[in-house]
Amino acid sequence: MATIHSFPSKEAIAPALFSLILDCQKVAIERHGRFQVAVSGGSLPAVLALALLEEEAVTQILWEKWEIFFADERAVPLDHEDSNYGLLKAELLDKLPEGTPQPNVVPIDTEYLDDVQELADQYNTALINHFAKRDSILKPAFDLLLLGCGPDGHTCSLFPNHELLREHDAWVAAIEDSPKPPPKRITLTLPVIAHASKVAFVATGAGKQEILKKIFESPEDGLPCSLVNTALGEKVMWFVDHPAVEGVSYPRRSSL
Ligand SMILES: O=C1O[C@H](COP(=O)(O)O)[C@@H](O)[C@H](O)[C@H]1O
Repeated sequence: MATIHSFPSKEAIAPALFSLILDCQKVAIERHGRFQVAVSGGSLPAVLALALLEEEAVTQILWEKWEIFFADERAVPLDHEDSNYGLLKAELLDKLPEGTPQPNVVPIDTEYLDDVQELADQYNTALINHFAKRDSILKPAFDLLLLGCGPDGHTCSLFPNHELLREHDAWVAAIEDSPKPPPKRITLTLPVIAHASKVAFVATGAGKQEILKKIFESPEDGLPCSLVNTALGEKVMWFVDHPAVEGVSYPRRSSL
């Protein structure tokens, strides 16, 4: 069963999220010498920055061992205001103190922006190069997925009732009709998400309250976030602030 960890504010979420990240980093590096993470866009990078730009974090995070992928990405140039890469760069990567070893960040190949299927295929190839070729595995196993949850219950670019929820084969899929703009995107698929070692969702603000009620109280409706909870059970941790879960009938913890 997924767990909800609720804190008074975004700022109060940060130390708990940092602690989880540190644990996952340790396990991953001991296991295979690197830390392979995928991150969402939206409101997630700002909270991630609160967790990872603290002085304590800067000394304990082994950035040179990190490989950062995108859980979903919009088919736009990397410096476009809609780019999830651009957002992570602005919120976090550009703010790392001078001299910090750089993580290996894997953005989309913008040469293929005009053909979103090719863009997804190229990102798939990037995953093959970073996971399958090195570990001889059949599916990428991220050490940690850091995901957001949209007000409609979408996560990555997997939207409610969309046919991509039934994608069984591709690791990375193209979407050309995203209900949230921009319409053209790529996304990790449910089988890859379900293969991760750990998933951390971050959802904050009263605007997420209604959808969190649906996700946790009516999992049978199959909202994308509920599907992740169901597929991964206790490997899924939700980091939320109190306003986001007020009135949600589900056990909560106030620490890790
Ligand atoms: O479009 C997207 O939205 C979701 C949710 O964003 P949020 O601002 O409500 O947190 C995000 O997780 C995803 O990466 C992004 O492409």
